[in-house]
Amino acid sequence: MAILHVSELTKRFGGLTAVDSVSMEVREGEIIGLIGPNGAGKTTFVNLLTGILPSSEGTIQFDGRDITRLKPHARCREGISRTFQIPQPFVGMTVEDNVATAVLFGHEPGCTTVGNARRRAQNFLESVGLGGMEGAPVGELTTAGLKRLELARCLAGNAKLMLLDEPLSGLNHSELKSTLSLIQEIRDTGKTIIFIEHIMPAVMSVSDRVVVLANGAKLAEGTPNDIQKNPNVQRAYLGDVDGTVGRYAAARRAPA
Ligand SMILES: Nc1ncnc2c1ncn2[C@@H]1O[C@H](COP(=O)(O)OP(=O)(O)OP(=O)(O)O)[C@@H](O)[C@H]1O
Repeated sequence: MAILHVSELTKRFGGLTAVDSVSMEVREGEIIGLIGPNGAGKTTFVNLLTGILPSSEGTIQFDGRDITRLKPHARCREGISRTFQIPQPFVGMTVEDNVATAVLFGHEPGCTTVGNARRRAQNFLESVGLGGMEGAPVGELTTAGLKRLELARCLAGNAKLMLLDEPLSGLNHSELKSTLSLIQEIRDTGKTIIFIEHIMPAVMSVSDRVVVLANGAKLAEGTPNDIQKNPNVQRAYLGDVDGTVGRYAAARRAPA
């Protein structure tokens, strides 16, 4: 069953169309890899889904409801949460209180007091591998720790759909492997995940389907295997082998 149905979603910034009539469906429990060259419109697309940016055109249906005009906090309460490419913790707070805040805001069932929100936060921290760090100030976390904290806060919002913006950037090889396993474990608990990432082997290894954006528009959609063989996708990233370059690459080519 589709939990997310996006129809002809468009975002214009003045004369620039950052997201250009993108339509897609996401089924419950899927991991969707959202890829595309720099500037393709991936983050803008996620910002439209969360409501941080209003769309210029198009509709978004989530869990059977039209949420196109809902504010970000209302979409969060509906079960859409996200992580940020550059982690955005509350810097003056402990690791546990960062997550407890999300527990309270997300109306986790049975968590109406600070005390039980903290206890629930401990469970989320445990589940992302940050058990034992509850009392630490967030400033003590490494990059990998901050990325895991983002995941814990995302989970704590009572999320059904998690939008992960480059959760692997800045991680070393072993951190990357363990974070990928964690993302799969999270999906196995019933969450639906849209996952923006530039590290291709990682996206291809965990995604059920991959959606490719280029110049704001949807260029391709399919299984990881199909996408890797798709000549239009290869051209969008690399240009043509005869020396001419793809539309995207041409636009980005440095002037002579
Ligand atoms: N607030 C904004 N105002 C004007 N232009 C914007 C704004 N946000 C994004 N853009 C432009 O929209 C286009 C898409 O940007 P976006 O950040 O969504 O791409 P992306 O695919 O996420 O790129 P990256 O992989 O580099 O993060 C870019 O040309 C960008 O400069």
